[in-house]
Amino acid sequence: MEVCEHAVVHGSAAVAAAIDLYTRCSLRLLPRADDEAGAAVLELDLRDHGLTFSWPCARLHEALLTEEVAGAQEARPCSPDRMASIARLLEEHEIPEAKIWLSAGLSAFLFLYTSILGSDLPMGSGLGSSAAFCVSMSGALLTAAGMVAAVGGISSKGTGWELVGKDDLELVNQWAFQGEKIIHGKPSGIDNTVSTFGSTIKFKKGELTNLKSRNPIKMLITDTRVGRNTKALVAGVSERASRHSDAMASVFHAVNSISEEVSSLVELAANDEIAITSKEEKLAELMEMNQGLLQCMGVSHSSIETVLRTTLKFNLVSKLTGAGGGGCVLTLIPTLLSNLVLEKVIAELESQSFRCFIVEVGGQGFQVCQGGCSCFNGDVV
Ligand SMILES: Nc1ncnc2c1ncn2[C@@H]1O[C@H](COP(=O)(O)OP(=O)(O)OP(=O)(O)O)[C@@H](O)[C@H]1O
Ligand SMILES: C[C@@](O)(CCO)CC(=O)[O-]
Ligand SMILES: [Mg+2]
Repeated sequence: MEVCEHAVVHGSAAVAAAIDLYTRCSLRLLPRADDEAGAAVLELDLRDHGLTFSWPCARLHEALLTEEVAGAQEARPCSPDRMASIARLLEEHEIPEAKIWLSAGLSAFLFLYTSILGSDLPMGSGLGSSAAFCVSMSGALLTAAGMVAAVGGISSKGTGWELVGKDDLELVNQWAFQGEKIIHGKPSGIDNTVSTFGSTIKFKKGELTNLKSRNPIKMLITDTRVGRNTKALVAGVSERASRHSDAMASVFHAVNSISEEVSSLVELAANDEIAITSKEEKLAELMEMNQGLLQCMGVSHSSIETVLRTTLKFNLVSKLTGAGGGGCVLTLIPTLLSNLVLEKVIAELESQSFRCFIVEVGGQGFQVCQGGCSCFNGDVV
C-alpha cells in the first residue's frame, strides 16, 4: 500500500506498507555435469501466465556475458549495450501479442540472472508486482550465488520460511532496484524497498524510515481490471510537471506534507497516543486529499472514479494505488464497519465486474525457504 505515490519520484516523501500477498519464485539448479555437456538450459516458468521461456546457456553466455563481470557484491545498472543484447534475445521468442507487456519482466529477469549467477553456470532457473518480481528473483539468485543466506528466525509464513539479515536484504534491494529500472524507467525505489523490508515505511529520495505500527489497518483492494503501465504513467506525470512546473511543485509539496502527517499518525497510534477511530478518521481525510492530488497529476481513470463513487455511497474513502491509470484502488476499512456493510460494498463493486480482496497492511518482506529452494517476498500495493 502506498500513500502519495508519483510525487515520490520527484523527491517528496511517501508512505508504503507491504501487504500479505506474495510473489513466489522457485529456483532449481541443475548439476554442473549438465552444463559441461553443453546442454544446459535456463528455463523460466511463469505459472500465473501459463508460459515457459527457455534459453540455451551457451547462447546466454555468448550474448550477455561478454562484458567484464564485476561480481554480485554491488548492484550495478544495466548498460545500454546489455539492454540491446537482451532485447535481441527476447525477439527470438514469440511472445503472444496479448502478453507483450511481459517482455519488461523478462528483460529484468535476464539482466538479474546474468548479472548475479550467469557468470557461474550451471543453473536451472498495479500492486507493485514488478518490484515483487524483481525482489523475489534477485533474492533467489543471490541465495543460489551464496551471497545471501537465511539467518533462521520465525517467519509468519510457516515451516521452512526463514528470515534474512539486514545487510543481505540491502543487497537484494539494490539488485531489485536495478531490475525495476528496466521495467519502470525512472523508479523512486519505494516499491522494491517495501517489498524487500516489509512492514510500513516512509521513503524519501532513497532514504527509508521504518515506521513502528500496531493494530494493522485493513484495506479493501478493488482491482478495476483496467490494464496500465507504470513506466508510461510516470513519464506522463514528468511531462505535466515540465509543462506546469510551479503548479506541479506545489502539488508535490502538498503530497510531501500528507506523507509526513501519515507517518506521524502511524507512529502516534503505535505509541497509543491516539484512539484508533480518530486515527482512522484522520487517515481517511488524508487519503481523500491524496486522491485529489493524484487526479491533478492526471493519473486517475474513469474506472477508478467509479470505485470512488461506489465506496463513497457507503461513506468509505478510497484512493488509487501504485501508478493509477486503472489498476487497483484502496478503500480504508474502519474498525467499526460492520461485516454486513462490507459485504454490500463488495457485492456492488463486483457487480460492476471489479474484483475485490481484503488485506492487512504491514506484511513481511523477503524470506527464503531453503527446503524447496524457493524465495518469496511481500507484495506491495
Ligand atoms: N510475476 C511476474 N512474472 C513476470 N513478469 C512480471 C511479474 N510481475 C510483474 N512482471 C513484469 O512487471 C510488469 C508490470 O509492472 P508495472 O510496474 O507496470 O506494474 P505494477 O508493478 O504491478 O504496478 P505499480 O508499479 O503501479 O505498483 C509486467 O508487465 C511484467 O513485465
Ligand atoms: C508511481 C510510483 O510512485 C509507484 C508505483 O507503484 C512510481 C515509483 O515510485 O517508482
Ligand atoms: Mg511496478
